[in-house]
Amino acid sequence: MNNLTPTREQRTAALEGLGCKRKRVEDIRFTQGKGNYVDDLKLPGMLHGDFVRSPHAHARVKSINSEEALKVPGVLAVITAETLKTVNLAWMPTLAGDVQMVLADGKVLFQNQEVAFVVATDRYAADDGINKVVVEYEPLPALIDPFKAMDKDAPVLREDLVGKTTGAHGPRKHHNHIFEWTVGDKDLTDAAFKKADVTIKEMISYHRTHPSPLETCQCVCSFDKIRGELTIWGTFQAPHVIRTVVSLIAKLPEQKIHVISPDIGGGFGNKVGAYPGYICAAVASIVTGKPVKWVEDRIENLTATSFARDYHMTTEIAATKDGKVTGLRVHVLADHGAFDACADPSKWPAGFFNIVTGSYDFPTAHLSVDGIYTNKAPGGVAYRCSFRVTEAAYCIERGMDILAQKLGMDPAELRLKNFIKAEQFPYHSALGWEYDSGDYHTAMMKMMETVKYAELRKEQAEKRAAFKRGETREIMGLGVSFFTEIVGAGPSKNCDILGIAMFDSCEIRMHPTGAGIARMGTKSQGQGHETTWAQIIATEIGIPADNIMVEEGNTDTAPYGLGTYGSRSTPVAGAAIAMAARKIKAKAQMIAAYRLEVHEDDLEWDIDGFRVKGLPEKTMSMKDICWAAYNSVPPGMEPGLEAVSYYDPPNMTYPFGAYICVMDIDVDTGVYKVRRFYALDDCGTRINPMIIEGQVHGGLTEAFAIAMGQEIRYDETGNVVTGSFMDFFMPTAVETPHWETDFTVTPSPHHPIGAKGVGESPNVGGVPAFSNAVNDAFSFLGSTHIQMPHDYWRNWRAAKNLGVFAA
Ligand code: PCD
Ligand SMILES: [Cu+]
Repeated sequence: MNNLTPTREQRTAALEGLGCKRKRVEDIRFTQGKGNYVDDLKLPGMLHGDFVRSPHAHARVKSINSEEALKVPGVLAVITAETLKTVNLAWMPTLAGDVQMVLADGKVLFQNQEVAFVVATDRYAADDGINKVVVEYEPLPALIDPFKAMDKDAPVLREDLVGKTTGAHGPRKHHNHIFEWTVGDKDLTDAAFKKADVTIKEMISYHRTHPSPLETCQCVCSFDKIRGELTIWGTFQAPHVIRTVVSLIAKLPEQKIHVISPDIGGGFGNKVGAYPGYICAAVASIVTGKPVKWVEDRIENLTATSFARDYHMTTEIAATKDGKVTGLRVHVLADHGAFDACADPSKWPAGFFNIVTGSYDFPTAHLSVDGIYTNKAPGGVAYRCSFRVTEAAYCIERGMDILAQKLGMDPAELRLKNFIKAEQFPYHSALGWEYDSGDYHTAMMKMMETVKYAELRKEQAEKRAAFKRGETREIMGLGVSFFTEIVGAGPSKNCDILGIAMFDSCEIRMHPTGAGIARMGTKSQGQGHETTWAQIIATEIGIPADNIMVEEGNTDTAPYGLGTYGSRSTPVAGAAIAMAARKIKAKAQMIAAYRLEVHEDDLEWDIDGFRVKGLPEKTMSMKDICWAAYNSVPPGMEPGLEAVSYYDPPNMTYPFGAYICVMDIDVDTGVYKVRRFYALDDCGTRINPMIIEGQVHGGLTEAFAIAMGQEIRYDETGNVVTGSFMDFFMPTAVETPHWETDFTVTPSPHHPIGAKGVGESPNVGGVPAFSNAVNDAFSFLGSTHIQMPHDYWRNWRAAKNLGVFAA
């Protein structure tokens, strides 16, 4: 071999395929300010719409007077529920099977609810118009405390539902009740509790928060009257679903709707749902015949489009005296706000919360969830967790720590004792899931050895003794968290959105010169799909990733897919990509056999092409096969080289991880310091380790934000008191701790390349690690559970309540 012939290693490296830390191709435009976001779009004659919003959390709308607003220079129209009724769009269906007002119809049910839509020649005129719209309200008592929602005398929020005793998910028990969802074996679980040596019971709340992506929700709608076509550019995580929903509710033929998601500045679940702004901009464009832009501001984003969490979880664990868990019982009070607009697969009113048995071998469990209405914003979204998984992980990981405390056992040791063992996979959980693969002990041991867990516990014991002797005012906490995620929604047998199965898709088209374009039903919001999807194709078909262009987000060109959220892109679309590539490869093999004049079975794959078995010099590269596909295919074969795959996954994937947070808290000020944070993730086969690391950094930062301060809080009259970044904790580089990342690799047995999702994992595992660290720090003073978020003030108050300031 001369030195001009590349080695096998060089040929492999040239592909930048699976496992390569390939630089993100999208960053070339992002880092130079050349991204193309919705707000960059400026169409000729484009108008701007903005909302009149309710200052009240609950009020009757007596009248809306637009007369003065219409006199404001530039204001062209004021749309109200009455206008929308003429086109039957005053209310819209939600993903959760409820209905939601697009604009206030008779009453308002949460602060900043959309009341009227002012359309003007520019944003300033629209805002001036808003100030001139006169709305007469008659305030009603607001229902804010979820625990009072089902009181006998609780105010009736949803007058449209009066007398309806069943909802989308079964019977309703009360006028503010949405659904009750139960899973598991109640009798067996009750019996386990009766027999238990030790039980714990704690009300664990996961407070309301918000994903607040850098770019808020927005769209531009343009209706072409002549063609009868509607084009919508928007910040959609699921563009195809938006097209179908618009077609169904606006009664426009689906082929005449073009939905385009351009570059998106972060989604985090916020951009899954359908919001009144989209409907109003579309209607305004149809009415005016001009393109209409709607862009949320920060306060609107935080207070009106969606929320996350707000789960109040009464958690009970039964165990033997030596620490073997024997039963889990959880009741959740789920505060869904004014309309049930939670973004979950349709059959799952509380998402996949039944993953709450976590990483532990619970012989039996029982779960019940009551969903309720309150005077708060609707639209429960995942916020970096697949459908209520972060709530479930927080519930069980806090629960295990509380149990360890009661048993006087080390929390890590309790976990090791109860883990599902490697040989138990595929594992059937007591609440109905089939975990595909895992090796929890190995991951946990690696974490404990890397951070020298035993030494940390020793140091903590010494510090506690010193604290008790009055020698220090600092306490130390070790927050252990071991999570199991469930991502990849999902198998058509249990996942659909409004009846559409949750498959995903990929289409690959190879061009004659050995380059190609690939399109998917997913949509990157920053995750780096343009980079990673090409890596999968590179390894599968031996074409350098640089020669594959990845395009997502245009419903006219991309095959139908259910979009990007719930870390489903890698498990579902990632599989479709590999399958489409394999179809390309199969055709390529026939072409190569024909050209090399051998039988197909005499060929074997070798990095970037086929070679004849036993004759290594007789080869045909994939690049050459691409050319041949356009001029000399075997007789009877169609020319060209393209393939499409729609992939219905046989199961979810179950990533997992072992995290630990080491924290020091000054009891006199409540100020905490994250001394160390170590995160080991197992997401099966790793496509791009650098992107994974970035995903983990981002997810941990969001977990840190949520656990340590971020909150959407209402006062008793229903005012949002954390409605801007002045009050809503958004960590910057200054507050964010240093992250140490690590991994193990346990491939998914059913995924074509063995990959599981990872984007959400750090949030799911991170929140309990932080909260357990705070709780662990205070536990020796006699507390069992302190509610999140753990900001300085709450830490100080916890210290005070535990009597450390007693003179
Ligand atoms: N094994 C593996 C896995 C994964 N990967 C990578 O990583 C990423 C991610 O992935 P996933 O996990 O599959 O996911 P997706 O689906 O793609 O995405 C989603 C997610 O993602 C995350 N991340 C992120 N990033 C950014 N930058 N931005 C954003 O926004 C975001 N978001 C967030 C969220 S929230 Mo939800 O929506 O709540 O449900 S869900 C979510 C991509 O790129 C991929 O490729 C790799 O490499 N490997
Ligand atoms: Cu979630």
